[in-house]
Amino acid sequence: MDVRVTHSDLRGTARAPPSKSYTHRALLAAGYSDGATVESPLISADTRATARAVGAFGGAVAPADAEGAGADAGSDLTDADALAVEGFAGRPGVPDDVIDCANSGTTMRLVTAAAALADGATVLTGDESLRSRPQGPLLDALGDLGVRAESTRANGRAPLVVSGPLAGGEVAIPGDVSSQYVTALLMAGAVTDEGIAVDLTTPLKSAPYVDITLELLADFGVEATPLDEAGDALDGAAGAAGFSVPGGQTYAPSDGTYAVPGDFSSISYLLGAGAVAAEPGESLRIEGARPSAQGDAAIVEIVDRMGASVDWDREAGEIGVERADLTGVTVDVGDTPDLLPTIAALGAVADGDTRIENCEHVRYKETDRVSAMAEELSAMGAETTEEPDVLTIHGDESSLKGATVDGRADHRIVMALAVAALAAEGTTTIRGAEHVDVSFPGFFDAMADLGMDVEPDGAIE
Ligand SMILES: O=C(O)C1=C[C@@H](OP(=O)(O)O)[C@@H](O)[C@H](O)C1
Ligand SMILES: C=C(OP(=O)(O)O)C(=O)O
Repeated sequence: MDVRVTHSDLRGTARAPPSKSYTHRALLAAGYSDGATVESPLISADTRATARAVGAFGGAVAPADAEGAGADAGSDLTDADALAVEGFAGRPGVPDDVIDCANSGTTMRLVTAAAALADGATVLTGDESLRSRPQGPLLDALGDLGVRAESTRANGRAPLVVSGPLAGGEVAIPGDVSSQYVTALLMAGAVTDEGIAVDLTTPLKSAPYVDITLELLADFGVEATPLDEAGDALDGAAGAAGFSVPGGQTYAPSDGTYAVPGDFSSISYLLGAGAVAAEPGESLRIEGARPSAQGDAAIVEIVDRMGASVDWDREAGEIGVERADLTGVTVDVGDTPDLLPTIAALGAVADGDTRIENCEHVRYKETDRVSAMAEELSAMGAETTEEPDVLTIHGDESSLKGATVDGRADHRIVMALAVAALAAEGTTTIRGAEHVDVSFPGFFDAMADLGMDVEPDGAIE
């Protein structure tokens, strides 16, 4: 469905939704355990897909206050302050049915490696977007580890068939397609007999997402180590030449619970909206912004560098942002691919060039987000230059005009275009607004509460 967003001023306080990346990992880690409670989870279309997979392997996910979790509870989870996860104790069962990962790349990658542990075949599929995304390097790595892992169409894309069991071993994989392959191998490797040693054949992109994994694994009592060229331990995933995870480990969070922090990719839209549309002289406030391993917290520094006045109280987890005349900046998104749509939208409002570098891997997401932002912002009157690895927005707020734009069935494109629409002259119609359900289901409600003039063209889920 479409929404119509009209140039408006914002005021007040918004709360960041819980982190999608941490929620996926926490649900699966709880699945690998004997059972655990996940507090303040993100319940969205993508995390429901991971909950369904935990159910398919013989675990169960249900609101913590509900009686009798059903094995397929993941499909109809609605809001809950906490989820009770029954685990499958490190040994996924063979699913009764195909696992539908819907739109979620994280689910497909993490669940493919989990499926390799089962003593039988698992079939994974997803929506049209997910069935176009690259899975080949992970399938090859699992194949090298002795698992049958195939694309049904032999094109490195889902549907996938994976038949375990996986004992562990040493494997090489590229680091420049998706960090999710490494996360998947580390999470599954911990419960193999032999453990897994991962050797990166190219430098790792999106490295902070592996740091999120390492942080969460440590919180579940699981050890995994980034390694340098010489095989010595590093502090974090940045610059790692490989990783090692010993086998035979047990997932168990201390006191049986794990609490999910707020989501900085989602915060980027709230912060961006404040930077371009907060009522002059007022500060827009964002709660739920406690520091964690999320690389996307870089949005605070980027918005500040563009000229907005930003104040982050890390201990309170609160950010205040005031609107300003923004200027273009150069940003390397090698570590922070999900910020590209937000930065591009801000670049269209800023004065001068915003150069978004090192962005080739941003083309492998729900859609090719480099082209999508270049084309949709152009439709709103912005000048853009697209190169394989660089997107430049030649910004000029006065040239941004309301238009009909396509959210490309991609949650981040929809939300970034909504930020641009706030600053554009007139009204912008955004197609496919319902896709925010993937990571920030209450996005348009939160924006309307802040004063965004937004009219749904039909009900927003
Ligand atoms: O592991 C994760 O939670 C994610 C890793 C990143 O993907 P890539 O590693 O494929 O770049 C990111 O874009 C995605 O939204 C979430
Ligand atoms: C790319 C994303 O997620 P995933 O890879 O899980 O589909 C995203 O949320 O922007």
